[in-house]
Amino acid sequence: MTRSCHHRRLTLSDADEAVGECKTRRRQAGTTSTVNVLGGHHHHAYLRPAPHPAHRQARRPPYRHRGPGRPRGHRVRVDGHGGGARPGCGTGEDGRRRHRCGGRARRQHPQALRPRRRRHRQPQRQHLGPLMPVRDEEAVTSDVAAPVTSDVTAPVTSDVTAPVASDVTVLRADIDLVDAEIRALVARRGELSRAIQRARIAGGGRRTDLARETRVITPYTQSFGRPGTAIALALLEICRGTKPTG
Ligand SMILES: O=C(O)C(=O)C[C@]1(C(=O)O)C=C[C@@H](O)C=C1
Repeated sequence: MTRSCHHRRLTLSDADEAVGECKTRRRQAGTTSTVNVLGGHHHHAYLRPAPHPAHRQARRPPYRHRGPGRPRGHRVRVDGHGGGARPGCGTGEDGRRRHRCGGRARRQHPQALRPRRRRHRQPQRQHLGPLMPVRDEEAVTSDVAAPVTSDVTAPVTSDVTAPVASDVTVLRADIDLVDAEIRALVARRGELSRAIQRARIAGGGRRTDLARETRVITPYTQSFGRPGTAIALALLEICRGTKPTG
């Protein structure tokens, strides 16, 4: 059956007629319809089954119409979330409606390149109080000792063994001595290694001995793991060159 409202002819079945009338006509009649008329204007109304009342509440947040008078298609939520017309929405100079809230109209908008607002806020860093001050020994990046400061505001920690800056200076001096000894030992080792290589070559043998190298590497690996293996390989390279064979 075909019914007409003051704007458009709506073709409805007899069964739908009672609930599918034009939105304006329903309002005028003061009746309650179970038909959803969507689109903001009944020119574009269509029919679909009414949601369960409980779902209706969840699906439809509280809206109020922006501005006085009859709504023009843009609604804002009274709870302040979402919705609402952007600047530029409305009727243009050519009389055509401009909707710049999203979709195609958004892409046509000069500000369309601006990324949409994130739907979910990024988790913010919890306020954990002021950052811990960097300890003096961590701040020192050169061999020049940092000036000793007494930060009375530094929090007292349970790390009672943490050395003070003056201790660090002394300990680093010791490390420098150890490193020098290591370098001297490596140099000494190289001399011994090259002597062996020369003797082996002089005796008609090969310069290197891979089985021996394995036995050299193993204790380093056992002591220090993968870095120990790397140390041994570095030592061998220093002592016999980059070629493990020859
Ligand atoms: O022990 C040897 O036979 C060496 O020649 C010394 C050494 C080493 O530097 O440890 C060097 C080369 C060999 O391939 C194996 C080990």
